[in-house]
Amino acid sequence: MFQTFGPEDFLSSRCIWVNGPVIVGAGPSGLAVGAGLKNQGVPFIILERANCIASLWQKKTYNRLKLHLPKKFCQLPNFPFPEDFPEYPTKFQFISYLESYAKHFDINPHFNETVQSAKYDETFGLWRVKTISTGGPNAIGVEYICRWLVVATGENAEKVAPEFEGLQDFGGHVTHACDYKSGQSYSGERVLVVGCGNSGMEVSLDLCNHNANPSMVVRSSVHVLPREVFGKSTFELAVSMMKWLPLWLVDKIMLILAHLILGNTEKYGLKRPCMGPLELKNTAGKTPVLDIGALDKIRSGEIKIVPGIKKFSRGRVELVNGQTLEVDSVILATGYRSNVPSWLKDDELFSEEGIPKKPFPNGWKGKSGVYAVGFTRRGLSGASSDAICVAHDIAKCWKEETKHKKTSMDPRHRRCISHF
Ligand SMILES: Cc1cc2nc3c(=O)[nH]c(=O)nc-3n(C[C@H](O)[C@H](O)[C@H](O)COP(=O)(O)OP(=O)(O)OC[C@H]3O[C@@H](n4cnc5c(N)ncnc54)[C@H](O)[C@@H]3O)c2cc1C
Ligand SMILES: NC(=O)C1=CN([C@@H]2O[C@H](COP(=O)(O)OP(=O)(O)OC[C@H]3O[C@@H](n4cnc5c(N)ncnc54)[C@H](OP(=O)(O)O)[C@@H]3O)[C@@H](O)[C@H]2O)C=CC1
Ligand SMILES: O=C(O)C(=O)Cc1c[nH]c2ccccc12
Repeated sequence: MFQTFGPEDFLSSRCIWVNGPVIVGAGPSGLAVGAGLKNQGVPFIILERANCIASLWQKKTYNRLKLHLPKKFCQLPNFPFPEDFPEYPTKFQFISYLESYAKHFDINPHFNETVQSAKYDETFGLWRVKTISTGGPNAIGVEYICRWLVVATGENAEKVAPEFEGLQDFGGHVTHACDYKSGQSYSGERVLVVGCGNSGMEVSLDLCNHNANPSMVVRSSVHVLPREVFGKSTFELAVSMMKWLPLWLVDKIMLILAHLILGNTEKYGLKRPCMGPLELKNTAGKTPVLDIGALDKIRSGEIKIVPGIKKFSRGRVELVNGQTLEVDSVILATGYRSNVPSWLKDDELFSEEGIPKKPFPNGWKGKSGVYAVGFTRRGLSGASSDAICVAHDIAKCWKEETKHKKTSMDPRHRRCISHF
């Protein structure tokens, strides 16, 4: 059962009433909702565990990263990219755009505040959001009370680092792709890159460009598509075709084009999944690789493809086919996961994996004033689409309830101390 709370809880010095929604996360999704609310005159606060906006982009990505979808699919609502941005902006350009976005809409998140729990109190019809400060020497807890809660913590909130037998005895440097900046410090090393998603492919490519020797683990299968087909973005082409053709047919066409342009990638050890690339993205959330040069390095043998890992030992890895490799370092490009189940007390909107149960475009709204933004498995364009719906819906309710409150003084509003 939900724990209830009385007036004494609201009166505690760490309890803050928010007149409007609390948004959790100051990434592109949280900023886009904030911008939409600003435009409609709705007050809100954003709570962010890091000390900056867009921490995924600022702190957990490598230097050579560029957006791999054309810019028109990556800009947030109501504020276009600068005209001089290239078709595929660099991560530094994207971060600078997000900084301008926050400035333009005058969005000022509360930094270094990690949300530890959020619970709905049915008696009062309010959300109770507890945070812990992460910046200073002392951990200070604050509790926010609000009518609406926007979950914008992302599909990539925590790294996935699987356990491997013997890894503790390996002795070399082991890191996750989220801590990899460049291949410079790996020059001359034999590096095992575990995972062949976009991170594994691009880290392997970057390692080659810094004279390291990567071996990339492909334990199952992967769809590799060219980033462009005859000079036009593959993604854009797929989006255009989806307007007229069923998904399975677009997938078939994608695979024929990929075969024409890239050849048979299976002969390099890159087995293709049975399901088509878009269907797999939609059903399992597995993003196809959009190739920006790794495939050439695989063809030339500069990136070696190896099968799954059996176990590690000192300076070595044993693979499932019995082969043993000597390696100096390991980079886990094994992906990310949502952290929503660790803090949101909800069994309606989100699944156990921390993504909305209802598929796109119906996963943005829950009961009791909870919303999800940026969990559509559709990257930045999905985040924008959610953000527009959420900001509009909250503004509508906020205006109605604020008007109503002025006349009726709902008891739940009277019980709280307003700090805003
Ligand atoms: C390497 C990489 C490249 C990508 N490239 C593209 C691309 O080119 N195009 C595209 O469309 N998509 C891309 N994506 C997908 C990416 O998820 C989106 O671009 C975008 O960052 C999603 O925004 P978001 O705000 O939903 O999540 P995030 O950017 O992850 O932001 C969530 C924020 O919530 C904060 N947070 C998490 N938990 C808490 C908590 N408990 N309390 C307080 N704050 C919390 C985090 O610190 C973070 O700042 C890429 C992803 C990765 C990992
Ligand atoms: N330029 C860009 O825009 C970039 C975008 N991204 C995006 O970021 C998101 C995350 O991508 P990414 O970090 O690549 O994560 P992904 O989840 O896409 O890929 C994880 C990879 O790790 C493998 N893996 C997981 N566990 C193990 C294990 N125990 N042993 C061996 N292999 C394992 C998976 O294999 P299996 O399939 O068998 O489970 C898969 O190949 C994606 O949406 C991606 O598109 C990432 C980098 C660059
Ligand atoms: O790069 C990512 O993580 C994305 O989610 C972008 C994206 C959304 N839909 C896609 C379909 C194919 C390739 C990339 C994406």
